[in-house]
Amino acid sequence: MGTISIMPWAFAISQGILTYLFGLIMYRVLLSPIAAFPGPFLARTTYLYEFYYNWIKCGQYYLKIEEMHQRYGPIVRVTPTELHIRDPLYYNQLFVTHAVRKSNAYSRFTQGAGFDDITAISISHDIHRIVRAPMNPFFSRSGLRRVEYRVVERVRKLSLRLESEANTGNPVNLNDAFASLATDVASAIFHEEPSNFLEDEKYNASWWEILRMGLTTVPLLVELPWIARAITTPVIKLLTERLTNWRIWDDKSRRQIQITRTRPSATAKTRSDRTVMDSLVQDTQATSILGEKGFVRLSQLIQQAGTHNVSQTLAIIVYFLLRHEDQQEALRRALEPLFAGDAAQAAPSLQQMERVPYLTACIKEGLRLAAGSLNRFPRVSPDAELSFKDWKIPKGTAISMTPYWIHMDPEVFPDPGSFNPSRWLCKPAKLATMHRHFVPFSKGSRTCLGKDLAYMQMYHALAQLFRPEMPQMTAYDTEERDVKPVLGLMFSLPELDARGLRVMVYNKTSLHTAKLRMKEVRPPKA
Ligand code: HEM
Repeated sequence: MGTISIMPWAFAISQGILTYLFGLIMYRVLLSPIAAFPGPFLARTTYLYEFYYNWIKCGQYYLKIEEMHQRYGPIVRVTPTELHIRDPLYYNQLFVTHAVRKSNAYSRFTQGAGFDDITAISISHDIHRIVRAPMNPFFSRSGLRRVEYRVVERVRKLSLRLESEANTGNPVNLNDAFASLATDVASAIFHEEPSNFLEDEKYNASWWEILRMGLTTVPLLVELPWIARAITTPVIKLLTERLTNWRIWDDKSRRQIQITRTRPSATAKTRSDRTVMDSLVQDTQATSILGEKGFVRLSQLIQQAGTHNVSQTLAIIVYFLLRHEDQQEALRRALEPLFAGDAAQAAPSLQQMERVPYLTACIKEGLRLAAGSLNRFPRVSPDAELSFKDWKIPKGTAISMTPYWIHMDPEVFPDPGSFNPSRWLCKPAKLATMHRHFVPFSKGSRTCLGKDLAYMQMYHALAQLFRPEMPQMTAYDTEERDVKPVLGLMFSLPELDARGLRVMVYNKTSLHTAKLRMKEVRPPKA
């Protein structure tokens, strides 16, 4: 009897769901403001298409999108609400500054990931501008010069640790070491009591693993229906609160806010140990928008944004330099004058290092290979319609582009998958073209806040690791697949079973013998 009485209800509910789905599909195909744009039926009608490639197949939607472009042309509808453009020359028209037009972020990209409310600092152009303004001077080149010593101290700590590893026979995971460096640097500009990840025996290996695995769940959270998200979000919140490193960072930020608040604002501006929190907390507009809770989460976001990219880029550069002795030697020779005579033990300044063309070339080549995000970056123009070729794109539409394909253009970067720093030592006209196709930090009003800090860390780290007196390294049981990103998630990652760049450190005298003995080192792939 019970079954019979439920039947009409079940029938009515399923009819209702089917009618809703039919209506939704019809709307997306025929009535949506972007209905006329080309793309596969599934991509135009459901987000599950992206979900399949990004979650089930783990970060592979960027490859599918490329296939779509081969079939449908340079503009493709990749989800019901998003267009993707494949035309490097359009990059500067999409990623623009405040002076050109407003650019909102696209909330779908991080919804459910725990940073929804402060996606890319803020979804809204106007709020983003207010919150970013007090931080800009701190992260500018001149602002960073005042805190360069904090970067130098941390890089020195790393190089001393590596020196102490010489001839011990213990491999060091440089991905983990660089991630620890980047976190300590970020903490040193946020906290007067900064973190000391570089002292951890294993460079916090398990912590980085947790974060990497966390990245793979983002597509699931983004796609989950709201009921499922309502269940998982508190669980994730609970987990992150239990994650010690996460909590320690948040506690440090909270303490720093209290310290900064009780300090007279006049002294805050001139202190030598000034932190980013001083800039934020003293700003009344930013304070009224974010408040203490928002500042803590923002500092967490900035730390996460900085750590992964710096570590991955440095690891790629070092990996290829260790694989190509000629390039490694070229770098060492280029660095020699910086460390000659009295300067042997000193750290050169950023300006001195920027004048070493081969060092700059190595960094750019690493950024091109490692930081050309495989995932797309979206922008939403809230007020103005945009044009692309003959197309008119309605205001409010999410439009994305993928840096990876711009960095991999063989017309601009011949043999684009290879690490070739010398390609950057070319004639000015060619260099200008390459720079137009070089977008590791994105552009416009939402360009990377930490770009100059990232360069500062990379210059100092590479100069120290390849200075003449530094013990030398050899790659240990590491292949290209251990370091090279192939998964286009929120950040790009190598395969999930990649082990990172492991190195052995040797004093110069024992290096030659060690190289002969290093049977376990696999040859580079052709
Ligand atoms: C090699 C290193 C780095 C690379 C390749 C990189 C890349 C990027 C890119 C491409 C974006 C823009 C995303 C978009 O267009 O939506 C971005 C944003 C951002 N990055 Fe970086 N980044 C690096 C290092 C850092 C560091 C060291 C920090 C700070 C400690 C940092 C903080 C940020 C922040 C806060 C944003 C959001 C900016 C905004 O929305 O206004 N990044 N980064």
